[in-house]
Amino acid sequence: MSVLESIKEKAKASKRCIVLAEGTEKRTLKAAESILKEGIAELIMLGDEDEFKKSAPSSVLDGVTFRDPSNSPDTERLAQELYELRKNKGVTIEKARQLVLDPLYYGVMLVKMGQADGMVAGAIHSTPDVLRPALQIIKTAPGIALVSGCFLMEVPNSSYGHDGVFIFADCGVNPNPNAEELAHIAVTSANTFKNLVGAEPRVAMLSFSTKGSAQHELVDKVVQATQIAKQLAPDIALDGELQVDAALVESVAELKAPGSPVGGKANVLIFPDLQAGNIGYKLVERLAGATAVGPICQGIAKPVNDLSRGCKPEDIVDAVAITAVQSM
Ligand SMILES: CC(C)(COP(=O)(O)OP(=O)(O)OC[C@H]1O[C@@H](n2cnc3c(N)ncnc32)[C@H](O)[C@@H]1OP(=O)(O)O)[C@@H](O)C(=O)NCCC(=O)NCCS
Ligand SMILES: CC(=O)OP(=O)(O)O
Repeated sequence: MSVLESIKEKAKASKRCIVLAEGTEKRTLKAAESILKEGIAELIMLGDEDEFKKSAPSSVLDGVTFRDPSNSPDTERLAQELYELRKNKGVTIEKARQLVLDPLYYGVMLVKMGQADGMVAGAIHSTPDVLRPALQIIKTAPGIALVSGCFLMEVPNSSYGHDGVFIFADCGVNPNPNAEELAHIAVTSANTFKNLVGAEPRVAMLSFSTKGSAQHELVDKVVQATQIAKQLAPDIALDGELQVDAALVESVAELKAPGSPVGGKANVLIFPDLQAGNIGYKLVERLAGATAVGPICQGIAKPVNDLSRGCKPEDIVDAVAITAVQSM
């Protein structure tokens, strides 16, 4: 059974309630049909009611809870709650009433208030628009300072990583993490790998240099992040700085990084910044035909996960299953 199949099985066994904030979007409706058919989660779908009645297939119309934030009995109560949560940030009650009409804010409020276990959106909204309400309202998990975005990658017919399965990070949130932030991203990503894949993470801190082969301030950041991450989590197999070929390929690792504990067998790839991470995951998805699920938010107090606007319905199904498992 593949890693994603086993995640779906776990989700089915727990029947969590997940909000799909883009409830009238075509790929989301298709995904909802599969989620209901396979019993992966219960769904609350948000959007314009007329639009939903027009576009939802009958199985979805009958099988989900639908809410239109502009016409829902709990909108005013959620606005009051949002006001209480954000008044110290200058949000007035009028502003809170306006914000909850946006399904992305309304959906995050449902999760915050415990009426849903998690939320997925991003098929038509950009990442900043999806993540801002979650970061403002749900905030980081206890003991975590930084939320980051990883992808669960399943590369077909690959023996690299964990039989082709990887976590890539940060591909979604922090544009230019400093060394300390990069170290935190590495440690959180190792935990995400352990929780979702159920195997031991081997973390590579990626660069254009391997063990001093190039000198540059960009490399220095990765070297420093590696030191900090080792101090933060001495039990994790983690090494850097490594080029991606040294991280993945045994023979290259023997040449460039002999003795490295993760060289040639890394399954968690930490990119030095968001440009590299976002480009990297899309290259592997498009050129290697990998399944790429995410950005999965790590370090957030309750699961809210993003999608790429280029996603397929199956990616939304996978993201819902992962969201359900994260909420356990
Ligand atoms: C994530 C992102 C939207 C947050 O930045 P922003 O919109 O400017 O938001 P702000 O800086 O105003 O922060 C809003 C809140 O989120 C918090 N926050 C922002 N980034 C955070 C992070 N990485 N971890 C934890 N909290 C964070 C802030 O502390 C702030 O909290 P507060 O309002 O309670 O004080 C921004 O970093 C971003 O646009 N990242 C790139 C996303 C992207 O385009 N990805 C590529 C495609 S996947
Ligand atoms: C994750 C990501 O890159 O999202 P989008 O393609 O929507 O910008």
